[in-house]
Amino acid sequence: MKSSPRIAVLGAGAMGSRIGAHLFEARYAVVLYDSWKDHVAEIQRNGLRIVHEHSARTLRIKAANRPLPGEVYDYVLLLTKSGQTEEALAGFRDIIGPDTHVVSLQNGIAGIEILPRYIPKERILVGVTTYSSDLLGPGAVQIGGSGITYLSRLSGGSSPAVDTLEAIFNAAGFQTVVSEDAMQVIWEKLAFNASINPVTALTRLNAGEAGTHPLGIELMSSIVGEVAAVGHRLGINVRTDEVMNQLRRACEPEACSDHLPSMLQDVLKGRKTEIEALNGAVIRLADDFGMDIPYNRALYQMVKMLDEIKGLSLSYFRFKDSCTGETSKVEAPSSRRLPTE
Ligand SMILES: NC(=O)C1=CN([C@@H]2O[C@H](COP(=O)(O)OP(=O)(O)OC[C@H]3O[C@@H](n4cnc5c(N)ncnc54)[C@H](OP(=O)(O)O)[C@@H]3O)[C@@H](O)[C@H]2O)C=CC1
Ligand SMILES: CC(C)(CO)C(=O)C(=O)O
Repeated sequence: MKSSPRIAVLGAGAMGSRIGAHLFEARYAVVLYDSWKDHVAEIQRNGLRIVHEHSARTLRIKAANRPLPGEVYDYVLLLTKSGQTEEALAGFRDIIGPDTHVVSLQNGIAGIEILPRYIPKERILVGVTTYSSDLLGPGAVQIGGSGITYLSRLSGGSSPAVDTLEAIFNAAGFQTVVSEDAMQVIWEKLAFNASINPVTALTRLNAGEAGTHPLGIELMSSIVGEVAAVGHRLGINVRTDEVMNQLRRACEPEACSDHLPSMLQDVLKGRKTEIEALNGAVIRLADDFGMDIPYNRALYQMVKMLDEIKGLSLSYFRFKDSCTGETSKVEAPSSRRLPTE
């Protein structure tokens, strides 16, 4: 193990486990912190299982569900869902020391609003990544292929801490570049996720299926256009062509076309989605500007209903017999299930 820098992943679900695993394999000292007890217990007992294409490997990586006594880190990579940010920072405040950089790689714009309330701005780094990962169950993730990660200071551009992390990520196999314009990168990823995430969550299509269907592309292009228009009102140069190119690339087989975007994974598991941090956040800004963004609003309304009325789970749909009150299970087609089911 390299003695430094010390890295903690806070929120080691699908994406946090993937990033932690690659850093660990590149021989960085990394600890996975997560509040999900069964997941942490499985990693502690049997290791973290990484499934990639037709092979799997198991990594003996350190994991804990509460701060390890006396341990603070150079980097805390924040990878909880956006809505879990405050609770995670509060529960794990002991791992953040006076020199720690907290790095949000979360989707959406909630993180950049919340973090400055807890961490001095100069120690906040932001990033976005188009790498993907699917959580198979406690202690197991399935990882996708290629992608790109952008990093920068919250105020944009590099610093020694950003440059070091860029080098670490590249050494760990994540193609990573420093971005001069943090807001552009965050908003372009916001436009990306505000389109592919709800569209797949609502249609139950995977990234490749939705992102290559002509109607899927048409719909996503309308959503991206609306998000870009709101960004432009804020003075952020959101490039719609660039976002559409990124979407096309992410939906190609070599990137991971069979990935279930994180919002689809949440809906299938009956978990709260990040719709508020994505389309919800854009709608609130559009309302302030008196702008109408109907595609985003319609998707927001539909996903919000799913958020509030649970009932679907991963492998089966439930129907409640209104006569008997009994609930019957209807198996979902096997193509709609995650591989370990
Ligand atoms: N999955 C993907 O392919 C990608 C995801 N992203 C983004 O990365 C972020 C993480 O996504 P993803 O990995 O899919 O999400 P997951 O839900 O798989 O992982 C989040 C993890 O954080 C844990 N957690 C929740 N609250 C706390 C807390 N208070 N303290 C510590 N851990 C906590 C969760 O536990 P529990 O289950 O108990 O809530 C869960 O294990 C999101 O912003 C997402 O949009 C970005 C690119 C790709
Ligand atoms: C679709 C993807 C992987 C984009 O890279 C993503 O950000 C998500 O699943 O939320």
